[in-house]
Amino acid sequence: MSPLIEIAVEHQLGQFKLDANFTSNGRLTALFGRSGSGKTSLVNVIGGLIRPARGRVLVDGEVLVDTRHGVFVPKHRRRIGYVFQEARLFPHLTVRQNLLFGRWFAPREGRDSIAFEAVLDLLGIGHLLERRPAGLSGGEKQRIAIGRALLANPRLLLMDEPLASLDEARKVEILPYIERLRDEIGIPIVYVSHSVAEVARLATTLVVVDQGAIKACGPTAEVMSRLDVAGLSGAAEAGSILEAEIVGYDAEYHLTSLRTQAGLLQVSRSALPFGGHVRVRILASDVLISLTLPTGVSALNILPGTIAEIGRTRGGAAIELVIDCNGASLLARLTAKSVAALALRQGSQVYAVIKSVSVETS
Ligand SMILES: Nc1ncnc2c1ncn2[C@@H]1O[C@H](COP(=O)(O)OP(=O)(O)OP(=O)(O)O)[C@@H](O)[C@H]1O
Repeated sequence: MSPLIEIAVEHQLGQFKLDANFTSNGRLTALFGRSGSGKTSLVNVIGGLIRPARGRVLVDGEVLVDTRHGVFVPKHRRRIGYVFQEARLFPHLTVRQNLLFGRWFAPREGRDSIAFEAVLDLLGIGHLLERRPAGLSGGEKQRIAIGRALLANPRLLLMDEPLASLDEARKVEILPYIERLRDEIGIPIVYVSHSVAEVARLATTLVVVDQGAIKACGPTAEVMSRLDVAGLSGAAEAGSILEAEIVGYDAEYHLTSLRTQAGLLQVSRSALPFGGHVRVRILASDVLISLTLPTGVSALNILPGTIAEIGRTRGGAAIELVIDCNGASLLARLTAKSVAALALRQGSQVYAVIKSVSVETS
């Protein structure tokens, strides 16, 4: 079976060279990278706003671009929906009219494939239909923009930094809707972001873009715990993610137990459904290392593991390490002095002491 998205393109934009090659079968493929790395240019190649000098673009097996054979499907025939940083709604139209504007442009053959009511329900926007954009919050406007894009019946949804113009509270409000979109609608999403937290929570496949090229591509947990990728995300944000199942709840201390491949974890959170699945994020700076099983420490989570890889210092005193905990990778950041004092090397048996675990999604 051909991948959902297949891209191999070369293109020059002024001084900048895009030379990108990746495939993805993810429900939500995140394009992640620093400002100016080429994420928007890639989105524009997929959407048909940039005609690459060389290469191929396939979505769901259909060739959209093949420069060798002179194929270039124009953007209005690609059935690709766009959601931008700003909602770009028509101010003089009501929410209903804005949404129906999307439907108006849906190709005839697929006109009924997403019901209007289903979109309202998915995005929680049914009560806003008669309002005008000026009176809506930033998060509500973005949900309408997503609804409008869905009603045009796209085969792929491109979302370019859709949360970037929202404050923290509005971001938190809209994230569950994007998760539902990812999990329930069956339309693959390509999602541009330079926020590690967003990518950790939403992405099923992570594509790391660096200076116009693809530095890494694969399942999010795997890519995030690579040392070369951790270097790109900045010291404060580097970390790993683990898939977890909720297996218990300690009512006395309001702690939830999570089973992960790396071992059992306890998190201070109560409103999680028993048996449900969540994703947890562990920052590298929240992991300490001990050579012996620590006793008398306040941290609740201690996992045995083996040092798989030791990074290099990045100009400062800190070093990142990958610990293999029963096949799952955990990133830790230590001072170079601690690495030397504990004589850590590849293969050292250690205990990872985790100070804090954040639950990213439910
Ligand atoms: N039409 C153009 N002509 C010249 N240079 C361009 C053109 N379009 C983009 N670039 C350059 O290509 C590089 C990549 O830009 P792009 O917008 O794709 O990056 P990005 O990763 O999306 O960045 P950001 O996160 O800041 O939006 C930048 O250096 C940009 O200045």
